[in-house]
Amino acid sequence: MGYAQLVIGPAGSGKSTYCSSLFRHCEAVGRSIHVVNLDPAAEQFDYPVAVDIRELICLDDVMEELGLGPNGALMYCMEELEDNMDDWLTDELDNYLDDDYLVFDCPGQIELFSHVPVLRNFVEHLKSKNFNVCVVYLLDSQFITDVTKFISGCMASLSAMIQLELPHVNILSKMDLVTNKRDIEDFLNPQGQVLLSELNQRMAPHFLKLNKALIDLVDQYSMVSFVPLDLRKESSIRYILSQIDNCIQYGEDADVKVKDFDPEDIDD
Ligand SMILES: Nc1nc2c(ncn2[C@@H]2O[C@H](COP(=O)(O)OP(=O)(O)OP(=O)(O)O)[C@@H](O)[C@H]2O)c(=O)[nH]1
Ligand SMILES: [Mg+2]
Repeated sequence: MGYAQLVIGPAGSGKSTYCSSLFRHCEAVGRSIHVVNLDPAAEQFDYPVAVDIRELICLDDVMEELGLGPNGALMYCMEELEDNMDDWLTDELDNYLDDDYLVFDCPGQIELFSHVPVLRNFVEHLKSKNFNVCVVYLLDSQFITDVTKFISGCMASLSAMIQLELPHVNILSKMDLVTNKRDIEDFLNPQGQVLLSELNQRMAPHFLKLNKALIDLVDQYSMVSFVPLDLRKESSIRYILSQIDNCIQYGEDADVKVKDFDPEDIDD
């Protein structure tokens, strides 16, 4: 059994920074993780890149050779990844052993996790290779300045949940930049009634019914809640990692192994 985090979220939400902080944290506590770059447009990395999509295909080449713009070229690259799952990707993943833990740093184009099938097929491939996969969805706390933006962030996260059908951990990133924590508290454990009255105040009266339906979706079904991430604090990274490990049953298998381990079995 392998373990994997699929790190997604809008452009600039802090995915690559999260991956490198997670890598450093794990290194410090003596835990092994491997970060995979799935962004064909990425140029710089603060983490050692275990597998790199740019070895398969590079964005600049596609833009130049096919005359595509950056977003079209990215979609082309991701389709190329999809077409090469059974050869290139399988070969790369074969380098990782049963218990390995991979973290996939994805591009930020929202269509990748809202409606095109590439990531969904990628996830199916990982599952077929016996990986337990979890989505880590990052939303930039800087954009959550009012209820309308929060709802829009929730809907994007929800579309990823529905599209990918995986255990899902939502993170509110860049908490070090939030000066007044009160502003954000409402959104960490959203209270339906509070959000609804704020939303109604902001929107024209003919949206009342829609507002109620949206808030019901977020509130009643508890589908969307966010965990704050402050990269300055080791405890914050540790907490988030424990939540994710829980989702993919990472520690549980290890426990079984420890329990099953019988020192008498070693013959030397
Ligand atoms: N202050 C602060 N800045 C951050 C944090 N995380 C990321 N940033 C900054 O936000 C910008 C975007 O961060 P990235 O990690 O590149 O974001 P990304 O989601 O990988 O971006 P794309 O791959 O382009 O979609 C960079 O300038 C980072 O330095 C954080 O926790 N705190
Ligand atoms: Mg990135």
